Amino acid sequence: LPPGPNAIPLLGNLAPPDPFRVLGKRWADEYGDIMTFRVMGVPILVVNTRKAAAELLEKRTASTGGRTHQVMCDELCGLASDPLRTNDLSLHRQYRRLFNLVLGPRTASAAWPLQVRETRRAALEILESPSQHMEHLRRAIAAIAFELVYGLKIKSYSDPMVRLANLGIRRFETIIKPGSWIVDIIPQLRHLPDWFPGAGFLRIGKEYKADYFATRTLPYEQVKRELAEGTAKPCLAVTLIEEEEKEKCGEDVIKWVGSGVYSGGADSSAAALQTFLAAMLLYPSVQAKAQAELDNIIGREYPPTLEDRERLPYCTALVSEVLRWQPVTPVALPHCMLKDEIYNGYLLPKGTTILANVWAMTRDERDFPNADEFQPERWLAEDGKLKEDVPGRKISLAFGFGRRICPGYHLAEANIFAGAVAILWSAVLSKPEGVEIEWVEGFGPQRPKDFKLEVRPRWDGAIEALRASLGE
Ligand code: HEM
Repeated sequence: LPPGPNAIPLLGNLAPPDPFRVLGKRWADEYGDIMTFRVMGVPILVVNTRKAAAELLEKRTASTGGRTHQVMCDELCGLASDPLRTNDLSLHRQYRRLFNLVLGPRTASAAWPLQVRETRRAALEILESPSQHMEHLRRAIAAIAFELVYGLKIKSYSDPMVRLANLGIRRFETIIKPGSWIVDIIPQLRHLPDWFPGAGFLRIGKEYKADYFATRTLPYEQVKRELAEGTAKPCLAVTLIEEEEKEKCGEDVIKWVGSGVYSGGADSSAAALQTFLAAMLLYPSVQAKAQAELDNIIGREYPPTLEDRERLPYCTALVSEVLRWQPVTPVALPHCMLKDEIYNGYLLPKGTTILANVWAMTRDERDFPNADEFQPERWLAEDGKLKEDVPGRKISLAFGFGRRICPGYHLAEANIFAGAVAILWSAVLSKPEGVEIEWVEGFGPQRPKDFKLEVRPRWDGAIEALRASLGE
């Protein structure tokens, strides 16, 4: 394995590096393409550069496209068959086919009207009660996901189905963290009886497993009931159920794909929109340029739609920059070597966990000069059109690599674009004196900590125009 920063050769670091944003870049500068660090003595391969990611994670995806098996998460909490976790290659292929069927380049646009409606509503809510801007964005993303997948209209973020799904996401961050569960280090402990002193992880696993089951089953069963009664609305679950009838892929597969849209896409999309707000506060001149583009191209009568994206290169570049500047998942999701590979003279053994250092890739000055700065211009040519050759232009580095690349990236980019332009079109955002933007570090999505913002309508009548566009 390649060298790395192992202070104590045998035990190594006790936990993943935290804060990663400082260390991740330093590591890439010091060790180059690939390196190793250790958690509880277990080696983890870190892929630091885009070149190494292209070679290892993209070209050799058959060897590097696994997920590291974790007893707590996969066995005790029952997530081994989750699209994000599975190592069953034929099951994974089925998931990817179904995701592509409903959220691929030709189908994801069916969600645009819903995405536009809910993000406009969020813009309105932010204008009306700016102190809850984080919750408004999360509500919008939850409403999009639940209506898109199950045809369910979510009115509030405290809806019981949303709460259960959110609980699952919070718990996932804890059960996936390497080195946190003794049973991941000594797998035989899973055979202990659950009353055994110190075996609390067994009881936790049982409870989490039941809740995960309910999260993917309850809304699915509701759609099935509605289908039987003839009242089901068009939604991804209905399309997937029809596909199931043809292809016989099994109901469980459909349930996992359905729940994967929220579990994979909710926190991440909301985090990216929160990052967008933070960027607008920190870079008022970018905000003004985007608003000038909206005034020139769209005008003030109707807010923009997702069909307008092609006519709005500056706003499109702004979305690419949001994903690059503060990638939501700075180490993507850990991959696992499924076969031995030789790379640059090193033997990378089967079973090794791989972290893609997306953070360092997005900070690589060779690709992104002044990388710490939020500059949508880096995505634009002199004539104001989008450049095609900036790394991550087609698919952002923030969406990961190889056969594990995020299957929801069309939906995600549309969420961010729709949210960004609805807010920019209607509101002027500013940073109150003394407010600092700080970032949540850790194993979940990277996002700004809650912050205060000031907001006012861009012109008299902006609120009414937004309302009218919602038919209210
Ligand atoms: C800004 C929003 C999003 C970001 C930054 C993001 C990022 C990622 C990343 C980095 C991965 C792991 C890729 C890898 O292992 O190399 C991933 C996987 C995944 N994402 Fe997303 N994602 C977002 C939104 C979504 C949405 C909207 C969905 C809805 C379908 C989704 C569903 C998934 C699923 C199911 C996986 C697991 C894929 C697999 O293991 O094969 N994500 N995402």
